Amino acid sequence: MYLLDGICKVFNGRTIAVRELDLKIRRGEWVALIGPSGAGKTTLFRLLNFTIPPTSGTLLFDGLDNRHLSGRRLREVRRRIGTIYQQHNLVPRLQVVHNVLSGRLGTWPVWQAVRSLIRPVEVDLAADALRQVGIADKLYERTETLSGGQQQRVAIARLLVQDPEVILADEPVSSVDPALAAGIVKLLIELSQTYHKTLLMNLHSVDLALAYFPRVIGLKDGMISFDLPTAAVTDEHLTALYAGSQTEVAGEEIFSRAERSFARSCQPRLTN
Ligand SMILES: Nc1ncnc2c1ncn2[C@@H]1O[C@H](COP(=O)(O)OP(=O)(O)OP(=O)(O)O)[C@@H](O)[C@H]1O
Repeated sequence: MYLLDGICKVFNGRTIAVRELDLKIRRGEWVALIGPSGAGKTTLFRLLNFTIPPTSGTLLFDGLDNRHLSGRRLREVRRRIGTIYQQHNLVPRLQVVHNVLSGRLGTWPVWQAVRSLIRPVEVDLAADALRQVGIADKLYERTETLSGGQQQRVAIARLLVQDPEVILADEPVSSVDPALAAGIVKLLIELSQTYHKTLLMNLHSVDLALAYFPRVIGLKDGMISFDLPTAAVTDEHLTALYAGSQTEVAGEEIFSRAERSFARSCQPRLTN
């Protein structure tokens, strides 16, 4: 599904977020990504959903090289990838039905999108998605009246309606009560299993990663620290992953001479 070879992402010519990363994700896999703050997890997800281009290296999605994707072809690829974020990205004042159906916007013509805002079309689709995430009764509620966990379920229902091949869940439970977090992780795994989706989840909780995923990748300083079947992950791996990762002095990032020279070696191909 994904093949990454020597991927680098450097921001502003100096902040190396991802460095020389090689990675293979097979179709239908469920993979958890863990690592300290600033390790490059979100940047990696933004590369994987084609929001930002790599500075250098090769990124293949289902055999398609990102260097050859632009315009309509890029939009088509993006539609095949659904991302769910910590902050839900829902419109709070809209009824739940509209937020769920926004998952269809990539496939609707503009006139249908506008019409649906006045009188929702494909309501059955939204209702079915809400039933699958366990909040069927919320269809016509105003989204802002729902709890954080319920809003995350609305975001998952929107994903179901979008029906992507890959789900990238970027810290989907960070703003949810810890007691509800496991339920949401489980739900995403169950839906991925039922609908044969590839699932990548970026998690702050090591416990959730180890409890629910067969493969865990530890990312540190933009590099893969380990990439293992869950049963092979030891305390030593985890200690090494989180040890001494803070590289900030009075809010200033340490930028050594070696890092500067590495940043230069990642030849920018595109801006961003
Ligand atoms: N748009 C950007 N412009 C400049 N620097 C950026 C940008 N996005 C990320 N970075 C930097 O890239 C590095 C990796 O950030 P990223 O958000 O990917 O880490 P993360 O592992 O997701 O962290 P967290 O767990 O705290 O969300 C950090 O040093 C960050 O400041």
